[in-house]
Amino acid sequence: MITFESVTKRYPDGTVAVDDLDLEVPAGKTVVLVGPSGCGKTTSLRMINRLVEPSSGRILLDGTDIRDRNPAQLRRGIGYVIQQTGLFPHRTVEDNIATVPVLTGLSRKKARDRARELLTLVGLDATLAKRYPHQLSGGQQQRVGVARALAADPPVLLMDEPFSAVDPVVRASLQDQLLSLQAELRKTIVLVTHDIEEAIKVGDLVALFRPHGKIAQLAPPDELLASPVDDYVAGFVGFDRGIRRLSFVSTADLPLGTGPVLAADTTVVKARTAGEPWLLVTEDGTGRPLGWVDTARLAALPDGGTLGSLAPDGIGHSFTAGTDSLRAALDAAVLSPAGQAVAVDGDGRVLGVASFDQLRAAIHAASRASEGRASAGAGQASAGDAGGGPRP
Ligand SMILES: Nc1ncnc2c1ncn2[C@@H]1O[C@H](COP(=O)(O)OP(=O)(O)OP(=O)(O)O)[C@@H](O)[C@H]1O
Repeated sequence: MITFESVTKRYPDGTVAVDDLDLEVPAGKTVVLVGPSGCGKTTSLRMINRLVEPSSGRILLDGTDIRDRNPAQLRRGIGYVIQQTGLFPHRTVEDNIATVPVLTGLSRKKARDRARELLTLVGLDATLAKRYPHQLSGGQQQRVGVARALAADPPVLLMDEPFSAVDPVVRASLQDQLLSLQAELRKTIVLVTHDIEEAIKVGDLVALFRPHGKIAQLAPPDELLASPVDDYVAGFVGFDRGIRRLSFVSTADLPLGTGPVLAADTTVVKARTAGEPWLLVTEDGTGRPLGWVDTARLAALPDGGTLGSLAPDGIGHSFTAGTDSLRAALDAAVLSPAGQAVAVDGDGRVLGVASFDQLRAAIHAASRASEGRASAGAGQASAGDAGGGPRP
């Protein structure tokens, strides 16, 4: 755990970059520092590995004041990833990654073996090991930067705008990579970004800074979206936060109807009795969705015909109940010709459908639950709340 206790940083020219900061970064969690340019994010981060020294207050790492630690030794337990990667241009990828393990006494051979393992861990092909940094794309260089920071297996990782130098597609994939790495490694991560979407995606907790180094709100992402403490936070979090926070709400308890779900071998005469405006036709045997049929089309068909003889309308997309979020379910309903979201299980078999009314009820229930959580916590985040939500 990293603890800031009343930490202030005043630079020699009088600039107060961080003002009386109290912050707890729970062990094994990702805390994102986000805010406008110049609000003190980088200064706060660099005080953790003593690249910047506080003017007052103290920072504890697992209960020990970091001033009592030798800076070089402290930094060996703290991986550091920066936007410009900081890779050594004249060293190969594997030697870049192996730098710290060699410094700490590992043989060059073992350190290179470890470097290759780490390349795979960060999603790169081990054949890149012999290349030089300039022979890699920007996204690949960033991944090497992460691999290098992980090389000595530090419990703490500091990341300063680690993904901002790459295009949005690469950036999204680096963020996904970080999430899966973190699910496996459970490092204590402090990540700085100016991008609120990135903060919401990768943070267990988000610390949103005001200008001049004060935290406006510290909360799990869904709470930040649902209950911003003031207009500054609401403005920074941005438009459509109501929809965006549905990414954090599970569909596990969403009620599903099965009335309109009929197999392709259902006869037309039976289908007419369903009393539904739209029918979801499923594949015989597999139970997978084939598409929606407007019931009005049944009038023109012989009684003995089957639903499978009709070319159905597409379903847009389905959602996996319990795995996908309420946002995905809502999107599925919006795209469906029937205005109903098709829920499937992990094998793609239809479990039922959710109407707009059912979705609206679930959204209201989620809002009430989150208001309850926010008022119980009075805006204070707890480590136990953080992380592990549904797939957006
Ligand atoms: N060495 C320095 N000397 C004087 N002022 C500094 C120094 N480093 C940073 N500052 C100032 O401290 C304030 C906070 O800077 P910091 O880099 O921590 O902000 P930031 O939130 O990370 O900004 P950005 O998103 O633009 O990187 C700014 O006003 C900056 O100009």
